[in-house]
Amino acid sequence: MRKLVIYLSSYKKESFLAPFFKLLEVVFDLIVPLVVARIIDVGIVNNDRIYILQQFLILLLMAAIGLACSFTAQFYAARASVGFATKVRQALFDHIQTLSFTELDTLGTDTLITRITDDVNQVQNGLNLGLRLLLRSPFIVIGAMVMAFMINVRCALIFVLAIPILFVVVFSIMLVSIPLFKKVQGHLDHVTGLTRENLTGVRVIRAFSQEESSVRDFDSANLALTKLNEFVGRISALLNPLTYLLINMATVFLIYKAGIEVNLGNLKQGQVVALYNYMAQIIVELIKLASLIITLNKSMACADRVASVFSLSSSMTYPEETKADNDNTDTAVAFEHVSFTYEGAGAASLSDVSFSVKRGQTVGIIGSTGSGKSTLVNLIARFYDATAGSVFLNGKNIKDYSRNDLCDRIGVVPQKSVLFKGTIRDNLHWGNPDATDEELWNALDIAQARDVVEAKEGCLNFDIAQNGRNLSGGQRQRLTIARALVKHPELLILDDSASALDFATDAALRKALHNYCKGTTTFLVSQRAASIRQANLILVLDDGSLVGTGTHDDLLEHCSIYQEIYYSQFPEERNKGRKEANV
Ligand SMILES: Nc1ncnc2c1ncn2[C@@H]1O[C@H](COP(=O)(O)OP(=O)(O)OP(=O)(O)O)[C@@H](O)[C@H]1O
Repeated sequence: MRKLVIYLSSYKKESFLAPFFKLLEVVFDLIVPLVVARIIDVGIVNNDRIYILQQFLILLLMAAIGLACSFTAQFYAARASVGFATKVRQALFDHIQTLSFTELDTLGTDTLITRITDDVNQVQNGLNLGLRLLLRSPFIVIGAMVMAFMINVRCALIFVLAIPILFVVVFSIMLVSIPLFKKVQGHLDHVTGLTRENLTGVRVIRAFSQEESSVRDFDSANLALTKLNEFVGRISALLNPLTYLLINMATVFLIYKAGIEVNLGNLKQGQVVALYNYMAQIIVELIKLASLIITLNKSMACADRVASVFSLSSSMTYPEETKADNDNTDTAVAFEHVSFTYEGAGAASLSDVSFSVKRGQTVGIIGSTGSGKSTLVNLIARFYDATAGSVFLNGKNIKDYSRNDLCDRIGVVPQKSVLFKGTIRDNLHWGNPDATDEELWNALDIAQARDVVEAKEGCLNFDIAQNGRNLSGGQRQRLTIARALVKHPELLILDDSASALDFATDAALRKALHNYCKGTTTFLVSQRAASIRQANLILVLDDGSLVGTGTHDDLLEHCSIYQEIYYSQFPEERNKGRKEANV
């Protein structure tokens, strides 16, 4: 929680005025029973109507001022809590952007969504209530006790006995429920995760008729959350009957004791009413305090979860400026004994990989599913740092590049095409915000996406829906390729990004890339041997190891894994080879 307090610093005035006005309201609340006592003991006993009317007007005035104080306190508390939550949400979002993929993989998207939405809302609620009620309730409890002492010490002693017992009950229940609130948020993460998975994968679920099982999974997660919530709710609900029981017992004892004092002539009837009113105020405030503490506990648990994201820092650091060095080498990318293991994964995804690529070359990367192709190109883009060995870009260790410089040099088209809500032009401008329409069309031409855009209403102004769901898979892929090309990167990485394209378009794309991106070093990850066949260099991966490097012809001669992949896709060529050998 302390980590989050800095975001309240712009709302110091509000954080002071909200409890201040609440305390002013309390002063009036505490005077009311005294005025009522005077109405009974002076006005009614002496049958003085004017006095009663005067006191009644005083009561009305106090109520009006109390109400104004309450509204003002509410206003300032809302301003502080809403402003605070906005700042925390923004800072949390900004902080998440600074985390590396390793931290993002470890935390997971679902919990991050819950933390930035539900958890921050809970903290906002807690702050709002805390600013208004945290001081008010103890102030009223203590104030009412002081007033009771001023009226009659012997009766006030009952208050002194009852209040600590109530505190013990309230706090014992709190102690039990605090850890449970954290558990509730954990379950909420799980339900959010399932919701996301089921909604994003709804087409697959229907295609495989898995509606029933996904509904069953969701129901059971939801039920677990409900049960836990009910359990916590039941524990919290114990508070009211227990506090009421104790307070009512104290009230009965108070009236009994006050009756004796009235008979002895030490107390007037009006004062008994005042004492009773103070006891009632204490009941109300203790119950409010109890539910306030429940809300605050919840908020604290959520604040801890938010703060734990803030306390994570990126395991990846970048220099402010790219270290000055000569860029004269003609080697664009080099791997030296690179190994990589994902955080928490048992086995390495890449083991001792070494190769080098000349500037302007086209490199094909091929291998079976899960062989480490994406992992390899992710290391070039520095999405992850190698766990052993080094990656070099233009002869310089990739860790010596500033973040912006590295980002400017590399254009990545990830395996999963991601587009954002906005026009096609907006999405393409991610590559270069200053690109002219001519440059955008040029990139679209190379990416074989001109037809796609021209067919859409408004062309570059066509509105893409969230996640690009109003485009086909192939259209999305072409637009993401164009987006990377708009950047004119010196290194272009296409991670299986033509998989949804038909063969003719795939071939046209490769030809266009070859013709228009002459100086660009291109990495083409593909499962299709035909897509990488013409590459200057082909890397063959198998279970994280580099088992072949060379041109298509070299590999076809010497690399058994490449032969296996190639001939499985072109069986007629294996037969052709056999026939030639026989002749
Ligand atoms: N974020 C991750 N956390 C843990 N393990 C991962 C992660 N991403 C990939 N892996 C593992 O690393 C290995 C290599 O994965 P990678 O995605 O690089 O393979 P690939 O060759 O690109 O596969 P495909 O052709 O199916 O895309 C796999 O065993 C995979 O399970």
